[in-house]
Amino acid sequence: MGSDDGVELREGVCRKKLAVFVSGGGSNFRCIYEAILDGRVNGEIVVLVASKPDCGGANYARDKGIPVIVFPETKDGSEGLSPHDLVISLRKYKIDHILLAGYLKLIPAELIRAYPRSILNIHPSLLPAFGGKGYYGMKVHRAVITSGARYSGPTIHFVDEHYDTGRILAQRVVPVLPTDTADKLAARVLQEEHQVYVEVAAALCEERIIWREDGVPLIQSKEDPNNYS
Ligand SMILES: Nc1nc2c(c(=O)[nH]1)N[C@@H](CN(C=O)c1ccc(C(=O)N[C@@H](CCC(=O)O)C(=O)O)cc1)CN2
Ligand SMILES: NCC(=O)N[C@@H]1O[C@H](COP(=O)([O-])[O-])[C@@H](O)[C@H]1O
Repeated sequence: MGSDDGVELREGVCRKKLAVFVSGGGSNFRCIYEAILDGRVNGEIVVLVASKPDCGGANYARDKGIPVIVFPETKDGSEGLSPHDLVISLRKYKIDHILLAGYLKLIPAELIRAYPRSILNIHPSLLPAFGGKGYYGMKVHRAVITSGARYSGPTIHFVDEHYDTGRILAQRVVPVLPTDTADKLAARVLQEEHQVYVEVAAALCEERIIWREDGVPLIQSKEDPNNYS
């Protein structure tokens, strides 16, 4: 057994405790949850953080018996935690890593300081293109199509104080077809999101993410430890 009653599934690496943040349906959250159940990800989603108390992701978590926290506080002040109380709560859950998955609120500096190099986000474009404030959900795909870009795809990056400016960890590329609507492009990108986020979560939980001397994070191949991407 590992420390903190962690479950050691692979020699020397305890099961990582994850917090996932959502604002909507939570399809990426559900894919990661299912990958944990079937053994592809050596982790445990111990808490779900939702910006909307009744979003699809929050209801899915409740159905699976995963505790749900609302952050930030709702406009009427009836629910939700302050940044300080969120950090305290995540510490109590002994969270190792935070995965943003369709989360649409700015993560405060207090949380970023508390979890250095431990917060990831998935964005539905090839950053740095089509990222930043105002670029989320279908807005991203509409902007890509309007731009005439021939390729798009998801980016997974570490989170810093600003929207979509953190260190890029992984990307996948899909074609943008001349006949594409935003909905068709969104579906093609989302299919890739589901695959790449599970691959990255697996690498994270197996401690296969390393930092190059210039600050670029790399993923060590599971099959060939001498190979990185
Ligand atoms: N500190 C950080 N917080 C968050 C990041 C990040 O990189 N650093 N990523 C976002 C996710 N995201 C893109 O991947 C993103 C989400 C939302 C917005 C945005 O413009 N939001 C609107 C509000 C939308 C709403 O409340 O419905 C806004 O701020 O005006 C841009 C990018 C998660 N947090
Ligand atoms: N800028 C953040 C952003 O646009 N995130 C995007 O929200 C969608 C819904 O995710 P979900 O189905 O996992 O809830 C996903 O496409 C994700 O990349």
